[in-house]
Amino acid sequence: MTDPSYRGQILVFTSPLIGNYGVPGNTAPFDNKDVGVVLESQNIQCSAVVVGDVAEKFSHYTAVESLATWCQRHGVPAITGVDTRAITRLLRDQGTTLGRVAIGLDVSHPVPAAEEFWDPSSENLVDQVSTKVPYELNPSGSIKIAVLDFGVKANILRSLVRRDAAVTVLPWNYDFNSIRDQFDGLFLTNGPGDPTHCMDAALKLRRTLTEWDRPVFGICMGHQIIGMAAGLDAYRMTFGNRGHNQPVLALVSSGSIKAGRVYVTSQNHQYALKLEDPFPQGWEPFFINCNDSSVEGIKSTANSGKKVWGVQFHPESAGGPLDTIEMFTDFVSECQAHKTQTSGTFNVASTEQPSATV
Ligand SMILES: NC(=O)CC[C@H](N)C(=O)O
Repeated sequence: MTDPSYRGQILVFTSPLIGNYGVPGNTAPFDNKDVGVVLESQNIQCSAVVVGDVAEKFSHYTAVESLATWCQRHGVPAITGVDTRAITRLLRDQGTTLGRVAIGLDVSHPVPAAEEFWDPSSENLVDQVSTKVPYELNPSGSIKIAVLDFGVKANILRSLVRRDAAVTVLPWNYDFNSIRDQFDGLFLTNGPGDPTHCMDAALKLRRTLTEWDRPVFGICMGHQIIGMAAGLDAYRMTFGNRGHNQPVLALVSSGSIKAGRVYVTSQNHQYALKLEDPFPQGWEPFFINCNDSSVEGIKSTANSGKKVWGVQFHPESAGGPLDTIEMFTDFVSECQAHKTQTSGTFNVASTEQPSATV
């Protein structure tokens, strides 16, 4: 609910009983281990929540309030006593659908005509959630990474600072090319909505990728922006990939990733890059989804002279499996390696253990 990629969406939980553990306080230290929040951002980002049965009594040692109180405090409508299985079957058959939350039959508010529903994908939602001003985390870190913020999940920032990166978070449309030589690597984050609203960022990135040879890594929306910069098209899927059990097959070995292995991943996306044959020169597919064969990752080819990766899934999970968490170590190591081509030594220590891969 606090993942900014859910901005504008009504979330229907398929798990029938929600709220048993309550909600933790959302303040964490702002240092080289954490980024100021416990959850994925400061606010509830989705527009509304639909649950089968809400737990009014909650119990967890970190909980400070109930799901209902939390929603009320943030002004986010939440409805319980709904047949969420019926809604799930409808969504499973017709794909993601515009909706509204209403209670009972209200003759003063008749069911709106199809064209009267607000379509969140018509707006640039990234502009609503991206930071307005640059800020720094862990400034004494051993390498400098710029993060273009399309709606960053806190665990992406944690995953970078825990690997001793100094992180500078920039607004999504920041003119990175004017400051790029201060950095050892560039990261592009997840974010809400239709990636074509961010074509401006993709065009700026195209210039970066042509003129700059340092490592670049993107997740979800960031991966789609890298793909558009490479010349691939993004399209809206009928059935987005969501949940914590999405299997992806690695097509190429790179860093901690081994070709031929299936990794279980956390996902939340409605758009994807088109699988084109041939792929743009200098690029190759990296991962493919085992359920629907959609593109799950792209990378620069070994002989392109570049170190650029994008993945549609979330290696940082939160929540979900940590099968691909070491992709952050791979990225930070490549940034270190680039930096030490001119001076010094490096050592990247990871603090997380991946779960077993299938
Ligand atoms: N989690 C994300 O970054 C989502 C990316 C994009 N907004 C999509 O829905 O495909």
